[in-house]
Amino acid sequence: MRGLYLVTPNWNDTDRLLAATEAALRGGAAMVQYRNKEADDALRREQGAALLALCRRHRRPLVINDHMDLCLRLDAEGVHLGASDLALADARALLGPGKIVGASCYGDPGLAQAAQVAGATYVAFGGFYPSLVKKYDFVTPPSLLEAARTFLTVPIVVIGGMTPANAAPLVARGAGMVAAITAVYGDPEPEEAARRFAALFGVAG
Ligand SMILES: Cc1ncc(COP(=O)(O)OP(=O)(O)O)c(N)n1
Ligand SMILES: Cc1ncsc1CCOP(=O)(O)O
Ligand SMILES: [Mg+2]
Repeated sequence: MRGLYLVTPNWNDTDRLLAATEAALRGGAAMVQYRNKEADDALRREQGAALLALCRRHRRPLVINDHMDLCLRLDAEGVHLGASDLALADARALLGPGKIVGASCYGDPGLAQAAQVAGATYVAFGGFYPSLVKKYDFVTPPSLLEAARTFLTVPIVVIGGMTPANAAPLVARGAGMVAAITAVYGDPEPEEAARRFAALFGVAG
């Protein structure tokens, strides 16, 4: 688990979503999360299935945000869960040992420790920087990463306002993956945007 972790925007135009996601995969995105907070059930199923087919063609894992039911229905590679979602231990029990269970830990090392014990595949910290997508009361300080690395064995994902420039010091401090929405989907050339993130990890897209 290393590289750009692409998270999808709230786009209801599936063709547009697929085109930009495919461009970012060509640019070297390592993993994709389907996150559309505005879709209804039918659209979520349609977009989830289409993204899974796309990711399989590119041999990249697809993780579903929030919706365990959709993950099970599609047999996607895993789920990402936050504090108000399904409990991590329940998710691990439902999915079994082979699937990805990602955990939001905000700026809280205690949550990360508990997530690791509950069977999380990776822990995500953030938001680190101002985001156009999500507002947070608490800004995660980069110094948290050094502290977290002392007890974490699972990979660390960083999220929130990521750009290749501001993510670089977080990668230097131990982040294994950088999760981004706007810096890729908001760029007129998502392939090039993804390539700039991939370069942080020495990956050529
Ligand atoms: C990689 C990654 N990190 C954090 C989040 C945020 O999850 P959550 O706190 O559950 O908030 P929503 O994304 O559901 O609004 C994430 N999705 N992915
Ligand atoms: C889902 C989520 N969780 C914390 S920040 C964030 C949004 C990330 O989007 P962007 O990369 O555009 O800031
Ligand atoms: Mg959530």
